[in-house]
Amino acid sequence: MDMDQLKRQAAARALEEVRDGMQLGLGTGSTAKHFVELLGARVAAGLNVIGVPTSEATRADAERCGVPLTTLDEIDHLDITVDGADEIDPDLNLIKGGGGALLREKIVAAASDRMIVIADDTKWVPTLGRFPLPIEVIPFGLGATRRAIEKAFAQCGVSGQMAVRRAKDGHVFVTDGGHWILDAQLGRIADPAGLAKALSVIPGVVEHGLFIGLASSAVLAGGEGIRVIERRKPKGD
Ligand SMILES: O=C(CO)[C@H](O)[C@H](O)COP(=O)(O)O
Repeated sequence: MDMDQLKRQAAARALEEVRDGMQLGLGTGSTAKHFVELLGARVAAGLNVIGVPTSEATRADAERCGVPLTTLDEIDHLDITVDGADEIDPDLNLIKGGGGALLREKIVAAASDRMIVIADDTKWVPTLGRFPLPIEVIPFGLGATRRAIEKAFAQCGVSGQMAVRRAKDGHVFVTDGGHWILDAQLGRIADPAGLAKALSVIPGVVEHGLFIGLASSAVLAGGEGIRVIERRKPKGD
């Protein structure tokens, strides 16, 4: 079975958790796109749900698939967010942002009662850090922000190359919020919660791709079937 089929299987398993009347966060990326497509088919068959997209790309997908949309200004909470991830560790801490939507993804996940992460099982890692950590930054004063990030890395016992993300055409990648992304090749993040805290207080850092204590469960699809892993600690811990 190819990777795309595995992603679709994980999305289909998450869809089983969706009930009529739910308010849903809609993630970004190739796996989340499968979820939006499958959800659209259920909506066409009569399911009544409403979604908040985590990116302009997902908004376009949801509109194409006929999923009704709203915003976090119009509703006060979400029942479930279903989103992909770039890495998932055994505590269900995540690296996200490979698709550049980490800021809206984190806002939407934090507003949700539950976050279900869907992925093929190559995303499961013993320790986060093999995937470059995305850090969304304001372009103004980038040199100062970079130096502060490097200092935070040193304090947290990590180091590695950091580069401004570029789009395929070579131009700087600009997020939906108009910001830039630094991708940091850290290799191994021994204390993701500590690093998340250290990055969050740096002026110029808008958000980072460490999702700590946000995921409630992970649905991992692999050659041997689907594994659902529930988070042991309560949300937010
Ligand atoms: O965080 C993300 C986008 O910002 C995605 O969820 C993450 O990159 C996984 O994407 P894919 O499902 O395509 O592997």
